[in-house]
Amino acid sequence: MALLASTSKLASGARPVAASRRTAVRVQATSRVDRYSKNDIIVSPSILSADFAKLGDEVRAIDQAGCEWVHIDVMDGRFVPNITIGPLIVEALRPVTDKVLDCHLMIVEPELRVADFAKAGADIISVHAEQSSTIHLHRVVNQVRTRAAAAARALARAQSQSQTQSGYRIKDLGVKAGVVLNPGTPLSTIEYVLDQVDLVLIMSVNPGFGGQSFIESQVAKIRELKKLCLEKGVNPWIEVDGGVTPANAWKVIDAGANALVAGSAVFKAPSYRDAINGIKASKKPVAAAVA
Ligand SMILES: O=C(CO)[C@H](O)[C@H](O)COP(=O)(O)O
Ligand SMILES: [Co+2]
Repeated sequence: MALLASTSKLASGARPVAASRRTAVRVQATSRVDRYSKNDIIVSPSILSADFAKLGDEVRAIDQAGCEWVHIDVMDGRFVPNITIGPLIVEALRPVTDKVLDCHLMIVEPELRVADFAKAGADIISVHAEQSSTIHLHRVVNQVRTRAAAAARALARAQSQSQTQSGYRIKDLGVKAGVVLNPGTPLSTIEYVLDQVDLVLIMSVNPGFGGQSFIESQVAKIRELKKLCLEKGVNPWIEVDGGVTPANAWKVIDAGANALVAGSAVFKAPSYRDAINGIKASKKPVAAAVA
């Protein structure tokens, strides 16, 4: 870990984007995502349920409460009915946390935005598989992977030329590519990109809003996905998003998921730490003894 962006400008009220442009940022040898083992359970709180009036504080709070990733729901009012976050917010949050910024793009034509999110500091960029989002799924997935490869080459060049000093900026090193399936979209849609992605995100609600109820039928889809990955000899992260709580997380963990998004279950809980730990430790309830 070489250089670290100053966050003091944030506290003094200066614009964080401008501040981070002037300052060298952390240059990493590997992706932030690679710090984590796929044998562990990752919790990625969705900031959609955070208090947007104090977003930086909310992200610091979940970071300190022990989350591994920060889930950022990007909605354009076209692919889904809601409009939320763009790359400027991702860029503003980048100096606030060193945790993985897990960007879920619920937008039309994500291919036009991948570069912006990568530049803003996203660690994972996940795009929807449905054709109402992108016509060229394979192409956009590879667009994300190409950025990662280009950034790795740039880092190698920078290191050989001792350019990792102030002013040299590599933010998109090791961007991981994810693909997302809506509850009604079959697994077969991603069969031919499964060997190209680092992460598959199974939606357990219809996308667009936080606080919805978990759709039980998606547990079987996660189990089927895990089986397909084993058959194909690939091992992407299996992430689940929507209605996940400490009470039901065990179902998706048991089915093979290792990254769990939780919005309302974390941000509406009295203790973020207890909610995150509760999701990780979620267990099937023991059946009550019959007298
Ligand atoms: O992508 C999403 C909605 O489209 C959100 O990530 C998801 O809904 C998380 O919120 P909650 O845990 O409250 O369901
Ligand atoms: Co999401």
